Amino acid sequence: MPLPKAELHLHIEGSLEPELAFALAARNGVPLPYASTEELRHAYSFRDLQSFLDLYYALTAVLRTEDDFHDLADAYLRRAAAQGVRHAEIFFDPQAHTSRGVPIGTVIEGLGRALDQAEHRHGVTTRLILSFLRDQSAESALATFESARPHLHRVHGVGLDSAEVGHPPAKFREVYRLAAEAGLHRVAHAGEEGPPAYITEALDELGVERVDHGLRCLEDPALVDRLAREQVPLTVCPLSNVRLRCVDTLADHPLRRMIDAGLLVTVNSDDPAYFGGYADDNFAAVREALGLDDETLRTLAANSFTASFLDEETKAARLAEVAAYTFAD
Ligand code: HPA
Ligand SMILES: [Zn+2]
Repeated sequence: MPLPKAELHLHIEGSLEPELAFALAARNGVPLPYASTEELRHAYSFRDLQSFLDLYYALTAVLRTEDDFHDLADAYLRRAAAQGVRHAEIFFDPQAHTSRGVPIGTVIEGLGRALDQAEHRHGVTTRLILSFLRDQSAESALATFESARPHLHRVHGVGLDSAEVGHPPAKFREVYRLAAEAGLHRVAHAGEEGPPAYITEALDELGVERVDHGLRCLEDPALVDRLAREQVPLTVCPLSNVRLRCVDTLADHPLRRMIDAGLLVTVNSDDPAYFGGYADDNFAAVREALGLDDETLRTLAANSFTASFLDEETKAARLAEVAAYTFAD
């Protein structure tokens, strides 16, 4: 049995495996510019975040109906459960779908139906985080939020993703203010490709409770001190960082330095269908590449529940499971 963990940084569209992409393309009569799943997998070689996002958005074309979104989320939850994930906080990008004419209700209700069944079917509790595309306008984010209002009972938080450089967090101050007013949690991608100043801005201007990625905080010792002091969770995604060339190799990954600096780091998969692994694959990869011992892995798993938006009672129960876990030799 894998180490129990929470996954806090997962884009549901990034869990679209080539086999499901082809099945949905056939179901919906959507042409794909690839002859086979092997040919599609060959396209998974990225120079940077943008080259990945181009393919990620192109493949969303196969997602059209409520059932498609349901099937996508159910497939992710099944795989996650097999990797020890007991709780998943799942990003979705409504603008990637509404821009293609798919109503936001189709997206949220389809995902929501899979999430409703997740605890019973897969033993995984869930939260849904609506993410704004930062390379689109502040007005588009506001319109997206307004159109989501009838479905907000299914949404626990808001996030910010897509191309980071040139799109500082402060651009989204107003929509984050409205989200806070609606009682939603707030997180944002910052410091993946963007500068450490974006991390500070996300904290101070958007009021985020967690920072997604946050790697580049290491360039600013005063910021590291602050993140450590305030125990701001950072949702680190090791395999993603290598595939998107934020770090050269896994052996160069700063995860251990981040732990040693007293940061509340968690390990996550980001876009597992594209980056070569789900949650436990990321744990195994850093254990191997960085020589992490069992107690460090246990700390990372405990951090994932501590940093989650679970209620305190469930959080305590999951932390007890982590503490009682016996590692196989
Ligand atoms: O890793 C990512 N970074 C930014 N935006 C994203 N959207 C999906 N994955 C990512
Ligand atoms: Zn991400």
